[in-house]
Amino acid sequence: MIVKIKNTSEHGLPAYETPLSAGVDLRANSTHPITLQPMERALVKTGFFLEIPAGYEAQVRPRSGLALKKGITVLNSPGTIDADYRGEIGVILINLSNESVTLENGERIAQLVFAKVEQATWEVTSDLSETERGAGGFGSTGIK
Ligand SMILES: O=c1ccn([C@H]2C[C@H](O)[C@@H](COP(=O)(O)OP(=O)(O)OP(=O)(O)O)O2)c(=O)[nH]1
Repeated sequence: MIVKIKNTSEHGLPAYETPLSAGVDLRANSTHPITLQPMERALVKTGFFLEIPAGYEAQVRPRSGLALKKGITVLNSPGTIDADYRGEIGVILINLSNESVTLENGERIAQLVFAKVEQATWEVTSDLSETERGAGGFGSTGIK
């Protein structure tokens, strides 16, 4: 899939780190280090602008290493980048640890995964089909 990208960052293009990686890592593009106190959140800019083909979205997802080692995650995970969005890709990070965490310029803070999406056309009805599950949810099948 070809995706047009405008790179205003001081870093290279996001790259797939292994041949079958699902996501490309996004780097913080900031003139100064960003320090997040416990439970503090921030919008971190990337310097990238995309033109995603119709029928696709991009999802901003956390990096597991950053989550495990530093307690940093993507607050609105997965963030949704719409195909018609032409603004700068931003990453909303939150520090869920008990310590302040500093992220350096160029640090890999999240990953971007492209996915196909469908738009729904509503068919309004008062009569939905019956299923075995019915209205059961939220743990209705038990926890073990
Ligand atoms: O993590 C994110 C989430 C969103 N966006 C950008 C791209 C997306 O297309 C746009 C709008 O996102 P969303 O629909 O989640 O935000 P909203 O709060 O519903 O705002 P809007 O009213 O602008 O749709 O913001 C990002 O850069 N990073």
